[in-house]
Amino acid sequence: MALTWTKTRPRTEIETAFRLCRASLLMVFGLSFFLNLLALTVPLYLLQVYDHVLSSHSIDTLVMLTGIAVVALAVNAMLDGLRREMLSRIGIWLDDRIQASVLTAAVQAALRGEPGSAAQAWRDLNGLRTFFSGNACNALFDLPWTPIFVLAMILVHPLLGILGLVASLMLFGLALLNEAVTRKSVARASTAWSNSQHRFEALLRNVEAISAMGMLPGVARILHDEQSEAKQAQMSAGIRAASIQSFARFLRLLTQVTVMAFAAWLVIRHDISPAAIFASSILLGRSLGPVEGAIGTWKAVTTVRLGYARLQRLMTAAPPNGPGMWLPRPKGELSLEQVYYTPPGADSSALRRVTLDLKSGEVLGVVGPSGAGKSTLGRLIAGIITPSSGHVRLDGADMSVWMGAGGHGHFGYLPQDVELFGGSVRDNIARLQDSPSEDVIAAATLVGLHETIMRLPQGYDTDIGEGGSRLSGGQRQRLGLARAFFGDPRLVVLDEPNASLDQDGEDALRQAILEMRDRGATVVVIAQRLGIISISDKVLILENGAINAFGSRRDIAERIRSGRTAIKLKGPQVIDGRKRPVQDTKPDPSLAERTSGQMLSDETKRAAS
Ligand SMILES: Nc1ncnc2c1ncn2[C@@H]1O[C@H](COP(=O)(O)OP(=O)(O)OP(=O)(O)O)[C@@H](O)[C@H]1O
Repeated sequence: MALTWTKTRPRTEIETAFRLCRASLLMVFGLSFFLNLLALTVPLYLLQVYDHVLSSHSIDTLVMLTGIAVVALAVNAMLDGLRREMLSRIGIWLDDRIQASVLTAAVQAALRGEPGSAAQAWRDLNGLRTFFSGNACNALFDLPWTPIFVLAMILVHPLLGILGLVASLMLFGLALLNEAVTRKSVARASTAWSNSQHRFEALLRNVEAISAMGMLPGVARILHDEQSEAKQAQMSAGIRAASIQSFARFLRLLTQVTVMAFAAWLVIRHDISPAAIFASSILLGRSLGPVEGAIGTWKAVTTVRLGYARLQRLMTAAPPNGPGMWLPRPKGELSLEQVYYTPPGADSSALRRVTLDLKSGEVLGVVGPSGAGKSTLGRLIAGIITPSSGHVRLDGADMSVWMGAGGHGHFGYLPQDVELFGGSVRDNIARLQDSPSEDVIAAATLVGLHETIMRLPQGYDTDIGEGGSRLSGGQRQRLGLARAFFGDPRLVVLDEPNASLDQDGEDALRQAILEMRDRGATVVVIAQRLGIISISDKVLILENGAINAFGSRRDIAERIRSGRTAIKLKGPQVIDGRKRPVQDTKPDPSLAERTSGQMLSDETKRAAS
């Protein structure tokens, strides 16, 4: 017998969560049956009073019937409250259950270059939770039980029941029609609103440039243009839904009049009691209400369904990695083998055929012109992105293995934009984890930040504001450095760590890197300002995404000096450490063009001082 293997997609967390709350949803469904059954109380009471009290004039019967009706209505109200609470709890439980996975999937999406989808995921999660506590969800559970009222009408008189049934079916048809004709517009409006929201958030991050350079009218125009599509789609969906809703309302009232007319005719023929006119009118209202309401609440249902589909897509693209096996602390031997990287959606590779090795305790300086691929290389080494082909290995294991095993504590990374979080200094250094104070202070001391922090109003507990807005550029960078060095990592990637540092800061950084090297950590320093490279053991020159030169610092300095590399870096004596970065050379125009030029102008400034 031939064995065939079919590869099934693992269930996403959102699918699992919905499966797990199936039993609770079934309970709500069952509860809704009793709720709708108890909604028969008033019409039944009406019929009973007319048939048994008015004819017998029995006060006892009236009291008894009223007592039963009051109890039934009280139970009804209790069950209604219970249903609302259950649905709210299910919404909150779902949110709790999938929040971490949504966050992971959103971060993955942002890393894939889809920040809009990432931001939308958070809103969709919120939408899912609030849907369960809203009226639309309650109405949805009433919908399947409308036949109870049609059945009750049939019991009053078959003709009235048939009328109710036909009207219910017609209204249900209208609800489906409403969904069909508005679905596309609602989806288009939802996507356009989310894009516009994302654009607005992105613009808010640049308020200083907007305010200083009078860019507000331009910003307003961009937002207006982005929103116009959303508004059009929303209007088109709104107009169609409004026409259908108006027709549905007319149909309901028409049916109500027709049913009452027929009931009156049946009373005249002595087929039913006069109370049946009112009872059937109430029953008809109860049977048509949820169906008509569905037309109004369909937009909420469509929106939450679209949100579910988006979350499902995002989670399928970022399947959760189960907690990998614990791995011992790495030695820090780094190797890149034939690494290529093409950014998502880009036509050409940002990195090509990068192969290099670093022993533990070595410092690598990465230099090269702007756009050469230095930051991309840093992100690959830090395990943030994965190579399109080739391997980045630490101690022989792929970076994804370390990340899967929760090995983030072994790594430190300082991004080019420092990326701090609103919260205390302590939280930021400790990577938002509960860690011993000594470790936090050790990291701050290592980068020479401890004294500065102690001078802040609440020391390590000072709130630095969103993105570290209450700190200076240099303080932010040093805080980012302390975070990168926190926990004594084995591999540290620093992307332009000295870009905002003054001379003292740069000296402290140099000392910190040397200290980390002495502890056996492997450090990769990306730099535009070459001064920091003078402490590296090896130097990599990147140009146009490929290796221009790689070797020991002295070897590279020698090659530059003798003109054996195609790239002409100014000041090999800075690289080989024979000269401190403070030097009196004039900037080399060829390098100034190829790099941002900042390195040389800074060094020249220092030379002048
Ligand atoms: N997400 C992306 N999508 C498209 N292209 C990208 C993306 N990220 C990087 N690139 C491209 O890859 C190349 C390398 O970028 P990278 O940021 O690594 O350069 P760099 O050497 O760090 O430059 P700089 O010194 O100016 O920071 C650039 O041409 C850039 O346009």
